[in-house]
Amino acid sequence: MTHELSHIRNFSIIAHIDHGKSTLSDRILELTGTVAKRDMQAQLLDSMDIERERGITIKSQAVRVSYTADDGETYQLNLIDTPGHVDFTYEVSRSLAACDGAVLVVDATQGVEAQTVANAMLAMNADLEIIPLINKIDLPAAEPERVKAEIEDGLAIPADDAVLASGKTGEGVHDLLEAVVYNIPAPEGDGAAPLRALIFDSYFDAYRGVVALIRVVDGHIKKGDKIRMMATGTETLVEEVGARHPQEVPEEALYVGEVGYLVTGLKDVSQVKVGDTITVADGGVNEPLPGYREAKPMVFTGLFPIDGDQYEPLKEALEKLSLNDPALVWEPETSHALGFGFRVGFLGLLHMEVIKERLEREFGLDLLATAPSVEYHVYLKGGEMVSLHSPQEMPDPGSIDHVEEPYLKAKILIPPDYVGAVMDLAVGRRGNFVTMNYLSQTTVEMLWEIPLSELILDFFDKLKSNTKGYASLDYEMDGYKPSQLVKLDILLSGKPIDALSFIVHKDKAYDRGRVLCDKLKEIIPRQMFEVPIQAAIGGRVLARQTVKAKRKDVLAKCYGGDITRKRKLLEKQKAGKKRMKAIGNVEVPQEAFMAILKVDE
Ligand SMILES: Nc1nc2c(ncn2[C@@H]2O[C@H](COP(=O)(O)OP(=O)(O)OP(=O)(O)O)[C@@H](O)[C@H]2O)c(=O)[nH]1
Repeated sequence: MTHELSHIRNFSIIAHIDHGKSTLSDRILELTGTVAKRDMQAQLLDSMDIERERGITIKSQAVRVSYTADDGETYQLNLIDTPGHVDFTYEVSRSLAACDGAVLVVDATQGVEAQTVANAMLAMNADLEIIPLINKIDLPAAEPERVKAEIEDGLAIPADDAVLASGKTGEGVHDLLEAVVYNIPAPEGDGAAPLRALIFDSYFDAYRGVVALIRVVDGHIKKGDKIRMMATGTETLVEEVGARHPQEVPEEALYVGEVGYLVTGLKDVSQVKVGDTITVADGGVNEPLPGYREAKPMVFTGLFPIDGDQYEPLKEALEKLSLNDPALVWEPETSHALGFGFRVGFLGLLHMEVIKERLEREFGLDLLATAPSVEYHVYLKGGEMVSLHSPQEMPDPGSIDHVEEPYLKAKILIPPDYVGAVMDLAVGRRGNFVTMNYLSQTTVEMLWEIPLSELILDFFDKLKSNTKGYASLDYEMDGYKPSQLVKLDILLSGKPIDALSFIVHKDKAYDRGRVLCDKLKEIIPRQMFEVPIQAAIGGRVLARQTVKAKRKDVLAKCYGGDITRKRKLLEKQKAGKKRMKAIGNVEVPQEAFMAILKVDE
């Protein structure tokens, strides 16, 4: 295969969900003979089960295909698939930084939709050449001309020459590859300069150690080279380099402009970080590539085994998962209510859900998760600062001088019609408005400073639903700012339940306390006795509700008659219990701990 810069194209395919990105990627592999038709398993590129089920991509992928164009020349095309969720904005930005162009897929029957807009914005921000492609033209309802107009009017992307294609029949896929070769610029770089390569993904492989996906920006990298990761200072020998087709094929070297994988043999994925620059250990460069950022956990939650015997297995499972995930951090945590567990840090709520789901599915654990929180900085009267990952650790109010919380700079892109809706939402979440610009007639950019604690609630979901899905959100950390924060305690039957306490802004404490008491009243099932629920700050009760006592036995209505029915009922009860935890003498279901996230009703 060619290694000449002028014959390499690095690109990504972006689309609204279900517009046919995976099917089209599969057709490209087939048409270029990368994967024989009979080996084609639908949607080869999304590998993890959870990713497939949820239709999201968490890890990047990079597949190399060889394409002989109509000009008779053979080109190396690297197709880079990017993660698709706001929790992974940083990973997305690094994957796009490895590309020079993007194919924007739009369904010919649906037209431009919310994620089409959001993804096109990301690609434009990354300075990528965009090739519009109108897909599913085999369908009778296809309206390519209308969709072209939408792309031009809505996105300001010229669409006269948009590729017309069908991932289903394969029509137009050849045109697409020609457009990739002619419209996407070849990578730039200096092959004779010392090595600089961008890491855009990394993961741990049990047999080979940490593997990275990289784009070589200058120089080249080969087996046996002694390399250095510039941000972490880690040095190691290259064990193997190569490209995915999509199975891994070793290559002698990865040359300037190329994308491929690198086997490091390192045991710890936190030594090979996304966004870091690789250079050679001797005579390497001093300037890393721009854009590196530490992947810092933003959201913390307590994970507790429902059955105390699963503490050790949970610990082992976390050890295994964090081998592959530098953003996943954890430490032991003890709760009066829930016993022994762990405080675990994540990139965001989706990351949290995915990890929890993997712990349950792959490791067979039954877990209870407490409400997510952020890292607070508590300054004590003596001047000392304490980092707080859990509301339980909040020191006595008398000893606190002030508390600071993390803020984000959030960039929200929306069509002008939704400015008011975003204003309402962001102000309601304690956002400070910074500026607003019209990027085009159809796109407004709003900048906000918002406390991270407000964003990890359901901000992203609300933003999407309040803008019919059109908003795109990008954010970065903006440091810590002082805030009037208090710890709100929840008491069941008069006893404070540590695992239900949370930290909230003083002005919101009353409302959130009241809403939460109402929610808990719905969620906590009736017990044999009455359960008062109270929300309090210090000793002061702000809100109160009561779960009434249960009136009759569930079996009473069976009249002792039908034994199978009785057994079924008992089994149903048992299954319902699975996610319950007895706290004191009250059975509390999992939903109770997440009720804090739903703040608006
Ligand atoms: N008729 C027709 N159907 C298509 C075409 N391309 C994809 N589909 C169908 O559209 C649906 C979505 O296709 P996918 O390739 O999974 O779409 P995707 O954009 O990768 O979806 P996500 O990964 O979930 O975002 C599937 O049911 C495909 O079979 C096409 O060209 N014509």
